[in-house]
Amino acid sequence: MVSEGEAATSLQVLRRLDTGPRGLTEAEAAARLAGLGENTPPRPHTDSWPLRCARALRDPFTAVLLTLGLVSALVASWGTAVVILALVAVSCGLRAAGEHRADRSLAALRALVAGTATVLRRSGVDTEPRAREIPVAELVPGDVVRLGPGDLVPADVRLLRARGLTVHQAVLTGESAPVAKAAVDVPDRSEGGPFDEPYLCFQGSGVASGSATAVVVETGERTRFAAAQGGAAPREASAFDRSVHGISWVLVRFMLLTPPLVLMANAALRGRGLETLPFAVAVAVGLTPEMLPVIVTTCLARGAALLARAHRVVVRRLPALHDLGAVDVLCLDKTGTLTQDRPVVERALGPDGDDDPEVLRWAAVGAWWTLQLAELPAPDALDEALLTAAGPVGEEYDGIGAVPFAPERRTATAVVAGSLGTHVLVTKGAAEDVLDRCDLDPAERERLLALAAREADAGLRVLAVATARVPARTRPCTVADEHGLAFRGLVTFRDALAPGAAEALRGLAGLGITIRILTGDHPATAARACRDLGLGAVETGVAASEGAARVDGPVVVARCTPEDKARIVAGLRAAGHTVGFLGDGVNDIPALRAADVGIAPRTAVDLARETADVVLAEKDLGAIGHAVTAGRRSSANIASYLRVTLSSNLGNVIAMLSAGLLLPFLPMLPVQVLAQNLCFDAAQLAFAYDRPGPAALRRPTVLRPRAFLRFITGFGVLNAIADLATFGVLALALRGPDALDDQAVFHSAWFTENLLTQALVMLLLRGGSRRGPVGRAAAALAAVGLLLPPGPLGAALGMTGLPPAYHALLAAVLGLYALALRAVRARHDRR
Ligand SMILES: Nc1ncnc2c1ncn2[C@@H]1O[C@H](COP(=O)(O)OP(=O)(O)OP(=O)(O)O)[C@@H](O)[C@H]1O
Ligand SMILES: [Mg+2]
Repeated sequence: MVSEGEAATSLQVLRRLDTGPRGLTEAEAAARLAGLGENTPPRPHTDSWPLRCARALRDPFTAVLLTLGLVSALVASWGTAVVILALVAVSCGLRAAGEHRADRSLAALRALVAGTATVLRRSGVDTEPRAREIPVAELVPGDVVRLGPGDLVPADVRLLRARGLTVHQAVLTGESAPVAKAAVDVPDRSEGGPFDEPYLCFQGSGVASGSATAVVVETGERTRFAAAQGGAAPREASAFDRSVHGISWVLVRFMLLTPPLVLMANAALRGRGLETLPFAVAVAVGLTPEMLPVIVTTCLARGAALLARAHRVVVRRLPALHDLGAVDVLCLDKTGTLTQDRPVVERALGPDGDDDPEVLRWAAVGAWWTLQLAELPAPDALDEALLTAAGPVGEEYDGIGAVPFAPERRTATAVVAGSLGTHVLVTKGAAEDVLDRCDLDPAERERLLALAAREADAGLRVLAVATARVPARTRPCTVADEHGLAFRGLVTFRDALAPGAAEALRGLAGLGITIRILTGDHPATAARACRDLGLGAVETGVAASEGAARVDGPVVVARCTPEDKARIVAGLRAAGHTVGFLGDGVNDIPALRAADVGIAPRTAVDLARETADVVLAEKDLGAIGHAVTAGRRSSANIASYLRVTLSSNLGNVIAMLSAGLLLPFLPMLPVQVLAQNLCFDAAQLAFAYDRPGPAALRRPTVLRPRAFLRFITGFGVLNAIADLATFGVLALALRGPDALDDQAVFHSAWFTENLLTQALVMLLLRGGSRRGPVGRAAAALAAVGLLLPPGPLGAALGMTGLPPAYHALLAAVLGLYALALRAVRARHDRR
């Protein structure tokens, strides 16, 4: 692990690692790789089965079930205890299996979106080093790597040279703002821990800005990141999960209250003692939606696996799927997301608007020397386009210094040696920002801004170029030197729209999602791109304008810095929206982090991919629509399960408790309550595989705990009334009050009625088609309700066949119940 030793000078560190600033030879690197193993972080602990199961046990319902099982065992009610334990085991097993399946189908795609590192290696001892990209896994201690904006730090490294380097190390320290790092040659030990050392960067952090050359100190399982695994602060739970959690806790309290209440009521009104405890426990178990964790995991895991297979979307954090389903505002970055980010130089024009090749040449000289002096691993897209268009330029000068591009500043500057002891500053960047640094009278400035805006209106990207001749000096060039420049002209670029972007945006709007575009580019370029994307004549604002962070604000917000993007996302969230952010660049990292769901295309920089919750492995924006639908489907299924289970469980419990107090005997034996519960659980697993109706997929899904609890109380009471009415009617219509004398008949009738009403509720409380898995499960449940009591298993459970007249009456009661359910449901939906 990185330790005291690294406080040595960089030369000492290089010597200790038996390497040099020119890197290792391929042969030496291969030998080290064989000896030390691959540079892969240890597999997350969650992969092991026992741990998966242990995690499943942490669920509140499981804990309550276990407590109830323990109580049953204490009063020697072994049957109950065994059934409860079996329930827990089945639920944990199903849940772990679901997660395992999802992991497997995602693993292959994860490898597809894995990162690479730029390393300096030599083919032989005497050959010049060559910078090349290798898989991160092949790095070894002693390798010299280059880091640029958006790169993930591939191992624990010591900086040899750095320029304007800032890194995000939130994964390690939880601190969200990027920290500055520098290559201190003779470090003095600072107060804080190793993460505060400016000359060390750690695996798991990412480069926010600047560039560096560094030597790899530790790889694989010996990195700090590996040591800190599990210690990182988890992301806050999604809104949907929070709602489910809130509802769960209300229920857990109910469940814990049920047994003592039943005991006390029975003791007070019926003079019964502790012998009712098994019944009380069974009733409490009956109230539990114990399959909830299984349904949640199965829905998420299935959704993620299907997305991976059908649309090549990687959901890196399963609960993010629910957030996707709830997203009502999606913010997108323009360049690289809606456009291809493969700009091609269109024209170079002088201040008068005429063609001027000199402008292109100066811009390319600037790009070349920034690239050389900042030791960037790769040029950014605009610089690359300049170098391609201008051909080999730059070498005719001596490079002196460089301030690489940063999105907050929107300029980049290189300094080259001029004639007779002078230096030439070459600054290029966004037109407004470059013009601000030029010596110009206001009228001329306005004219040039208009010239740039005219080019941007045509959908072109525009860079302004300016130079300054200054006396030669030795101190390094800084941002402060970018002033008093002479304006040279503009270079314009064409950047084609991403294929399918227009269609994808239309699809998202059709899903009820508001689209916002947050870009660092010129307002006119952005507005034109939106028009070409079919968004119509959209309102365009700049980040500084008021209302940029409101949902009814301008559709396009241009000239956003990375922080502006994050601020707007945070503002929308604070206003109660669930916000998704789709972006690909370094300037999107803070916003990806600030959003409820961060989404990155496969072509995004490593750091953006690592920050995102969802990665689109295919260059197809349409996949987002599919991902949103998958999220809504998953949430809708969970909500249906909860609605159906809770309202019918609550109804059963109320009916059973009231009947228990009215009757001279228990309305059902504990073992029958549990058997009935097992039947319910098995049937309701169907919700994990359901296809909800189109209505559930048309709008973002939200689950409001209050409204939800009102819903289940309403339908629960209705259910209880149906139960009690059945018995009132039966008792009167069949053999008068005597019918209640035969306990076995009563228990069987109650059992059948419960299973049939549950089946009815499954069909009627859930929107959408009656067919499919839920329809089949409801049919099976009804069949069990009718066939089990007269059979041998029924006899073993203390039940018996029912008189035929009962079935006729039951049919009538069920018909009435169905009508009532429909009526109440319709009223509820209208509200
Ligand atoms: N290499 C560069 N050198 C100089 N200026 C640049 C360079 N790259 C970008 N710029 C200028 O800085 C502006 C902001 O860039 P930034 O990367 O923040 O956003 P963007 O790429 O234009 O758009 P988006 O936010 O949609 O990705 C650009 O519009 C351009 O004018
Ligand atoms: Mg971008």
